[in-house]
Amino acid sequence: MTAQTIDGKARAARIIDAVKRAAEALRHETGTEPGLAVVIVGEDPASQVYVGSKARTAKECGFKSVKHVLGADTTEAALLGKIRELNADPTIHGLLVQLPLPGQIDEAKVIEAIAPDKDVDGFGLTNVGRLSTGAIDEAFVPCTPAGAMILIRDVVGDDLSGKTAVVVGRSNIVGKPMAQLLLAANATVTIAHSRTKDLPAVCRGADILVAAVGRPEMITGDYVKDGAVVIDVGINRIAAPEKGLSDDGKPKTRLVGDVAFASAAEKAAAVTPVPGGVGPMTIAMLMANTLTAAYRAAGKTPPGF
Ligand SMILES: Nc1nc(=O)c2c([nH]1)NC[C@@H]1CN(c3ccc(C(=O)N[C@@H](CCC(=O)O)C(=O)O)cc3)C=[N+]21
Repeated sequence: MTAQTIDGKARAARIIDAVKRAAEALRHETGTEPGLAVVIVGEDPASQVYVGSKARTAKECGFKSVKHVLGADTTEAALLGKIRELNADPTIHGLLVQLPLPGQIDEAKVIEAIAPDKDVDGFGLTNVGRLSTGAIDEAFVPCTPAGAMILIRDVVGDDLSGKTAVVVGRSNIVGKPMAQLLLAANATVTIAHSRTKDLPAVCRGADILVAAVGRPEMITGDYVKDGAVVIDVGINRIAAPEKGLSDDGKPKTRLVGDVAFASAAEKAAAVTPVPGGVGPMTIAMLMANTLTAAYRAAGKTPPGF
């Protein structure tokens, strides 16, 4: 089988368009302009790129967008102070702190400091609890699994009854919430990870395979059942000497996922590419979550996505 390439970029553009129209409607009806604040600690170049693209997309949606860059040596107390300030700011509806944080700062403490009704990343205990207890409509669902789930629904349908799903990876940001979403859609779900025995065999049982391992191109065709839907959550920047050297004299780089695309595509019915798959959906869902936060703050029922 030669797989369909799932176009996450085009799907994300449609969501962003719908968010933009809903933001206009909200502003027209209530005068509320959705506001997103992104806090970044330190100058990690990859984080800078993501934060820049979040800010750009927020503006495209007609949101107020603010970015707070704090030095790499910022104390935990200073960051918590900034979060309290943004929690209290009525023009900010969505607030996220870019992860990872430098070692002197306790990430769990920072995540818990974000007001649950502004926690558009969905990482705080209130939103994790809502998702895990089936109150999904009230939860902010983490953006990457939420975006991956839309791609899965587009290809497989809304009801995954009778389907098996394997999620490779057990992070709080992707693996666990992804498994909850699949379970809520009635799939039979396995969470596999680095200690799983015979991972390829476990993965070959999956009608829906979600790779979130953080190992470049690890999931080859040997892990894929014929006709499976494969969702690649990995974003890995690897050296690409074939592209020559960049200005600093080091080899140029390219982005690859956790899935070896060509090899997986020989077996799968559909695969997401990297770039252009789940990544753009992550940003689109951040916009959708921020819009939802603004609707709720204005006492309005948010549109669904
Ligand atoms: N609190 C927090 N929330 C996050 O949502 C969060 C975070 N921290 N830390 C870092 C990761 C990473 N992340 C990505 C978002 C979009 C793309 C994306 O759009 N990728 C493009 C390619 C981008 C490129 O070319 O570099 C694509 O896959 O097509 C990738 C990665 C959000 N993250």
